[in-house]
Amino acid sequence: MVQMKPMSSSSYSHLVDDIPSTPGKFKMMDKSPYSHHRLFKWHSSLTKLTFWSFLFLGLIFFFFLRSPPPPPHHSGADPSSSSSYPRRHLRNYSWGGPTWEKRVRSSARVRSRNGISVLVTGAAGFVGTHVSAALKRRGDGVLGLDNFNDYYDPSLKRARQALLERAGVFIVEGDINDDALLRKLFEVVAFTHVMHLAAQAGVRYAMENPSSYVHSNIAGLVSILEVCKSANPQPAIVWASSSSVYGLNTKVPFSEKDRTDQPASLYAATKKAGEEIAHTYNHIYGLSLTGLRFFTVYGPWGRPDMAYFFFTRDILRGKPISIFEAANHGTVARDFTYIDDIVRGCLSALDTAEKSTGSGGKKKGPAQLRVFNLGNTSPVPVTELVNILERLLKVKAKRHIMKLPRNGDVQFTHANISLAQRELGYKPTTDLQMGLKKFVRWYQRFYAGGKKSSV
Ligand SMILES: O=C(O)[C@H]1O[C@H](OP(=O)(O)OP(=O)(O)OC[C@H]2O[C@@H](n3ccc(=O)[nH]c3=O)[C@H](O)[C@@H]2O)[C@H](O)[C@@H](O)[C@H]1O
Repeated sequence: MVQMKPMSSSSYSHLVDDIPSTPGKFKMMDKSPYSHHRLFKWHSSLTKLTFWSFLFLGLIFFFFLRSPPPPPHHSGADPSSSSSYPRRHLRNYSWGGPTWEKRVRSSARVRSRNGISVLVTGAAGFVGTHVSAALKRRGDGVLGLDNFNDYYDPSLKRARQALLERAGVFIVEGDINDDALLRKLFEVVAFTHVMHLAAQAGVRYAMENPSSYVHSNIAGLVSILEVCKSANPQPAIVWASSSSVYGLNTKVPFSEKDRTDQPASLYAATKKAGEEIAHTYNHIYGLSLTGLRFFTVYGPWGRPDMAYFFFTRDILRGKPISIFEAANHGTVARDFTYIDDIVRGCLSALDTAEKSTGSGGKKKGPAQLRVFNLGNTSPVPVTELVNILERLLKVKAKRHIMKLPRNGDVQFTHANISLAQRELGYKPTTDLQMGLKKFVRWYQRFYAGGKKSSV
């Protein structure tokens, strides 16, 4: 399949300029279009045109039938051949009715003293599942919301859903862009907090399906904030931003005060836009908003589109893996952060969130607006990640070193977490070696043992 590259207006004008002003032999010289000779020429040209059009259409049809179907989901295939990634299904969801409302209420019911009632969007996602389970464990009310899209293997999302169901968390199937559904949820439950984790993730996939980033990370965020601002009482909102907002920033470690105006991917740009949108809703409506900049989160029940996950799969299958390196053999590194540390950061952000100050869409006073780095503070080269996986899996990787593609990746990330340490008591405790050990143990059990495992 050939992907048409979008053209800038300057490249369009270049093409227009290239069309000759006198189109050669097709130029009409004859002043009388009704002459016999002219009519005959016109007729024979029309026949030729029809013939070539049919041939052309036939060829397109032939190649269409021959082209292989796209893979069922995106799971970390070679990014250079990524034009075959599928477009996501847009589905209709059914919701509502007395039984449904009863489930919603029961799942969101607070069962501990001073507990909170949280709507978790993206609850069948990696971070969403862990956060929902942790909240439920301590007696908070939790209602999940997820659209179960097929960006990556939906059966993994279903397995996470089953896990949460056993823990007493109901996940409503629906889209964050469905305003009527969101309004209904707030009608049924007076949520004190929203943990907004639903998003289109992945930095490289943004080149393949840009609109899904706008749909989920911008329109979806606005739709969540709209319902929150109108709710009475307004909930406090904690949401997932990303380390990718630092983009081409070279000052390390990345601090919340550093510039974030040079995103390297559309994903990063949509997360940065989210931070600005958060500012607006805080300013106008008094919504309490906390953005968390996650640094390459990994661990059990993780995302198959992330490198540590598909490296594990491919090493075990004896397939080559592509390891990126920067110019002049420069090291590519990430501040890999273990899921349990991230969950502690999320819960602490919820617990320290102040109340929103508005009601029914009207601001009553200034409200809290925060942004925190949640990283590990110790970047590890991707080559070292592979060394650790080789030792844990007891299999040598077939390494294929390649130049860092210019499709959204940055060379390194490194979090300064002193603000989160001070305000949230955030202190990561799991290093990459230990975290990958836990991931590999889960992976082997999950994929060998009938997809049952615990968080
Ligand atoms: O912190 C974030 O906010 C983001 O973190 C994550 O992005 P990244 O840090 O790019 O993770 P990931 O793709 O696992 O690549 C890891 C490393 O492997 C390298 N990499 C990758 C692929 C490959 O084939 N080869 C390779 O060397 C690659 O160059 C990189 O150095 C989330 O996916 C994203 O949704 C967002 O949350």
